[in-house]
Amino acid sequence: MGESCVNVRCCDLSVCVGEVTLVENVTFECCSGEWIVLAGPSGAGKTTLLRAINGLCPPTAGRVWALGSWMPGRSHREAEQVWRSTGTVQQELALFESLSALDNVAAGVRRFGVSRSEARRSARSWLERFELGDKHASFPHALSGGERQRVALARALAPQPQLLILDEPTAHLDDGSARIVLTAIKELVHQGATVVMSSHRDEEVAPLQTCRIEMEAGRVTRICV
Ligand SMILES: Nc1ncnc2c1ncn2[C@@H]1O[C@H](COP(=O)(O)OP(=O)(O)OP(=O)(O)O)[C@@H](O)[C@H]1O
Repeated sequence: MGESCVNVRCCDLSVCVGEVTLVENVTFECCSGEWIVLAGPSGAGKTTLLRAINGLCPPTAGRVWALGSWMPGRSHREAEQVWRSTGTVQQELALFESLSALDNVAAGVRRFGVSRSEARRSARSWLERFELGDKHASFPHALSGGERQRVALARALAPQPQLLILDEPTAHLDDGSARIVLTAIKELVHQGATVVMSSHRDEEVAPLQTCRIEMEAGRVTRICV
């Protein structure tokens, strides 16, 4: 694969907090159009690895490349460039509590330099797609866990980013909603997006992933392509 299509690369990446090693010597890379699934038991280091790729958790050793720049060493401008081209869903979902569902999703689209009216139009159509057509005006505190997760996913996917970093994106969803979300992610992968996500939904995700990275106690134990 040519260097230019590599969107994420981890080289001997380790993350420690004090004396505790959360992720140890992880090496892999993924290109445009690839869907990487991180699997492993609770505490294996999946969230930490996703946060390191996202630039939220600095490497203690080794380095991580995302969308054209390395960590450590990323300039403020490069960090902004990565942020602008990455859609993220964290386990905490982190919605804007003072914005409606529609405005949460529109805010995600606006980040990519789209006009306000176009962002709201796009947000409306993603909420419909995720079966939240009747929740446009609802605020996060009035949404169920599964609804909040679908709003967070709509916010991440709507701008059709080059890179998606998703931590347990279907954790709160029933099977039907999970299918809808996974189909939407699949379409973005077919359009050339790179997806790195953690998931415990092995059965549904296995036919979609291009690579599965199994982790245990902070280390990669197996890579299945
Ligand atoms: N800030 C921190 N300080 C110390 N230890 C931490 C910190 N954050 C996470 N850990 C520990 O690091 C390990 C990896 O955590 P991480 O959240 O990356 O695992 P995970 O595979 O995502 O788990 P889960 O599937 O439950 O989300 C766990 O043992 C966790 O307790």
